Amino acid sequence: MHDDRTLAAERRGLEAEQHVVDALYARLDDVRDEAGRRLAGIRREGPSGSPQNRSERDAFATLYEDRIMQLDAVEDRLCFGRLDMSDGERFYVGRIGLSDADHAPLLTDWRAPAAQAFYAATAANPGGVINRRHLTTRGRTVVAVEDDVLDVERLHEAGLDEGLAGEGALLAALGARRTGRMGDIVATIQTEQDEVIRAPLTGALVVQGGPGTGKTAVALHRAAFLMYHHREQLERRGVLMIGPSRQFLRYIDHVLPSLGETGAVSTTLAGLVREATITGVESDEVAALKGRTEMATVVKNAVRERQRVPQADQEVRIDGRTVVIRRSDVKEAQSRARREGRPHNDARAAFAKDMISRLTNQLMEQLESHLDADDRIELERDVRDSKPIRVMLNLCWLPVSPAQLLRDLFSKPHLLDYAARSFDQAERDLLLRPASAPFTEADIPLLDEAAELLGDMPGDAPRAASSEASEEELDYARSVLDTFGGDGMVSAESLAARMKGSETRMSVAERAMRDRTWTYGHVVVDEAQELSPMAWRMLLRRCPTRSFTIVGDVAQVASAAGTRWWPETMDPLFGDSWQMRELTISYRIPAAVAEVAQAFATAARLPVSELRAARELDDAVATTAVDGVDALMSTAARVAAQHASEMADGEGGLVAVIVPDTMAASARAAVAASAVDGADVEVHTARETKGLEFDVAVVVEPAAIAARPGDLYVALTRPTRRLEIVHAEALPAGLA
Ligand SMILES: Nc1ncnc2c1ncn2[C@@H]1O[C@H](COP(=O)(O)OP(=O)(O)OP(=O)(O)O)[C@@H](O)[C@H]1O
Repeated sequence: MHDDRTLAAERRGLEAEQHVVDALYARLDDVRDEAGRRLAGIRREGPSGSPQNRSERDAFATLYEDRIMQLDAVEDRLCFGRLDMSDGERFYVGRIGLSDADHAPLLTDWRAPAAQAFYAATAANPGGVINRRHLTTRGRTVVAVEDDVLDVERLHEAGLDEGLAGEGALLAALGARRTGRMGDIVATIQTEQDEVIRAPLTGALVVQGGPGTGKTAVALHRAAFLMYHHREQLERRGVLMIGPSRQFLRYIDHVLPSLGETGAVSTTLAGLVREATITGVESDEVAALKGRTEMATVVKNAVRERQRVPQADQEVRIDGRTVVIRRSDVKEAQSRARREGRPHNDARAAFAKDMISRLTNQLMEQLESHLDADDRIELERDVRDSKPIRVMLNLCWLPVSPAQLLRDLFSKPHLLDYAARSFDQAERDLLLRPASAPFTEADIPLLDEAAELLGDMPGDAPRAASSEASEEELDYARSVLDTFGGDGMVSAESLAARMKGSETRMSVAERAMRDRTWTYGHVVVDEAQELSPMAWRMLLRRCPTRSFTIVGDVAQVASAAGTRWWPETMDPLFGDSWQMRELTISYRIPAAVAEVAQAFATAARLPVSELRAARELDDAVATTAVDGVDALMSTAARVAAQHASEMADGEGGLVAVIVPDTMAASARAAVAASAVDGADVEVHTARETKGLEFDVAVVVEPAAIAARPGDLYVALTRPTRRLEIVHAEALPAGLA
């Protein structure tokens, strides 16, 4: 109950916070203006001066541009918390750290050790905090404050108990309408999540949790946390974030910038493989087979098959003389070339050189003994230019692209018999497909494995030069900083990296994406239960230090080659250096939805985790049975349109119709037919909704989606407010 006095006190509290927030934004503006002025100054100087001067200026310009981008990205909800400590200290927590012109701290970065208490303190374990205050801002205006008192007596003693407020920052955040883009949770990170976010960088951390427990959110916040605490290391090597689909990446793409980080590479597995256009689909059986680790040997054998020895010695005429391409010479030259350990396409040059030398020797032996070095060079050139010899050398060591290697492997039975000899005939028959067949998801790790063994094709663009600055370059960058001053915005490492040639002036993200052999400082994998053992090999290659954050839910697995039990996948990859944490509270789904989803998952024997919902909502689940398939889509579309139009009249929100794969087209038609102006309804197959969320999810014909139980579990757990089930067939066990 509020009386007038407490209302007035609350208003004063709000006003006081508004002053603080105004000062913070003023400082943000100053810092941004200063960076803008410096950038303008550099640009005014134009492209004059020595190449070295220009290079320095370019490097500074990019760094100021990055800094301005970072400052722009933290504008929304710059400050969201305040901590009152028992020693009388008070500080504000926000997206980035800010200090005043005299370096006195104004705002503490949420990732700094001092801010941890904001997330970790509890009444039982206050850690020196007497009150934690959440600030809600809209634009630059403070619209609400909410106090979380951890030590009432101390608070009273300190005279801070006037104007306390409490609305439930978490519940307010959870109740917000969905926009189709993920928001950050930096203001309301919960203790079990905070422990994951701040776990050490080394080794692999697996985070298992049911739907909506914040795995994606936590993974992104952890990436931002690690980049802040291990800036030097991770700025140079970058952080790789792997998501399940482009749509998912769009959904999360502004979370990291809003947390003050712009340096991560977000992509899908397919995005890591240059040549892959994935349009094909294949059966679960084939996908499972292609995901097996033994496929690495199959690809290796296929590459080895390109190093052939002719059936018999071959004679070739050069300028009226005969040389013999001997099987024994070919074998020896191949062994030597292989011993160098270079990829197939690169090693071809060593093989060819060796063979040309052997054939030149044969010519020398046939000619007079007084021939000198110059004559030898000429003879060598004759051998190299001989067309029949070139053809023979190519046949013995054929350069090949990863895509061509796989096309041949899967379309030529004799090749499969040779390369996949450890598989049985039925398995090899499964792998066989026409040479013109498009690539599939399961081909991606195989293409990458092939690229690793083959290397670049002759004539490929050279790789990006090493990004690591040498000590000398670092020293130079430090001296440049000493002379010109970097205002703390620029580190010597990043300046040195940027001053290396034009190629390396690109951001780490750009350089990493251009270079297939780039190794990252840390890799974050979302929906990690979907990855096959071959896909894991692909990621491990990209992070030899094996520093991984792996988030997923084995109960949601859809891929036949995915993980159903973490130790089975992780032990072979990480040995003792992985650990698992569990998240157990769902911040997305209301309690009634969680109950329905868990009942289904248990009946379908999915390996579900413990799951409690953070919120109870009335009327969160509704089921509509219809007569016959014809009525199915029209009913689903009508139910969806009704919700969409109600929401369009209110605060807005997202409605999705989630259907079995075979019904996507008819669902789109039905939704278009019953569309209401200004009220959008999305149509997705269950698989497409992985990782996404909507205010209302209309799940159509669960029995058909449940052909893959993990898919239905995903579909049922997408809504933040209401689950509508529309069905003609009998409901699957657990839902009935
Ligand atoms: N501490 C929190 N405060 C506010 N919102 C949160 C918190 N944790 C999670 N959420 C919200 O809960 C929703 C679900 O989070 P997220 O998508 O990260 O879950 P998930 O575990 O990855 O789910 P799924 O397994 O279904 O992909 C998101 O809207 C997220 O912003």
